[in-house]
Amino acid sequence: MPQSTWDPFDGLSDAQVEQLSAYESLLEQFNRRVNLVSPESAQRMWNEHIRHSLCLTRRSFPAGSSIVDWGTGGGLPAIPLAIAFPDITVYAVDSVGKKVRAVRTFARRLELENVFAWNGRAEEWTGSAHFSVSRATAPLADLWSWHERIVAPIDADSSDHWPPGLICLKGGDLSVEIQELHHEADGVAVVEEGIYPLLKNDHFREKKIVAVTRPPSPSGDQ
Ligand SMILES: C[S@@+](CC[C@H](N)C(=O)[O-])C[C@H]1O[C@@H](n2cnc3c(N)ncnc32)[C@H](O)[C@@H]1O
Repeated sequence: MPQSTWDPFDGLSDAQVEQLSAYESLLEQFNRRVNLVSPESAQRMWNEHIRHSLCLTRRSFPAGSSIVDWGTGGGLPAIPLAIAFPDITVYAVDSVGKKVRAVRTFARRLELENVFAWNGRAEEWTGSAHFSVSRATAPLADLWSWHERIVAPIDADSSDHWPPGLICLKGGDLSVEIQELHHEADGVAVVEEGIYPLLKNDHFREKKIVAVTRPPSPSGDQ
């Protein structure tokens, strides 16, 4: 297998890797009772779920900012991101109560004070956040409409940071989804980055990071 040029674990401290390892154990343990990830992929939890979620650390979120994870399931990517970025606030939203209860338990056991899990439909969440993230939950047009309803403005002008918007993990051919997004949300910009060229791991051949933003209008109106 060719060498990877980047690995999301490289930038983490030993304590953060230990926390992720404790999260992996909890996910495995709870997955026997609650369907948090598919049983087949549970064997490969570290690579397919945790490393994949950590691909969203390709860039950072500004200290003090907040992100909402739509359809968090067992806390993916919410919990890995909360561990990687202890100075942001992470809201984890899911419509299935037992998954949200599991995420609350994970946050408590991992002593993560920056994770808040909420049970209900994304369309009804009453909070707000600077960024949205998501993995394997809904088409881009839905995710974007959820994001625009709750977004709080932020200045994030450093190229080290994600541009304010929706940053999600997707797989396969996205052309129809992107077309539908443009149809629903005129003027948004979509940037796709393949994960395989970064990680050189076969599991990620079809996987992408997709960033959706709304560039400021030339007149300065939002
Ligand atoms: C395929 S799972 C992915 C879970 C997690 N993001 C992951 O990558 O493992 C999709 C999750 O989205 C949740 N979901 C789907 N539609 C939703 C909605 N409208 N509001 C809240 N949660 C939703 C489901 O309950 C489910 O837990």
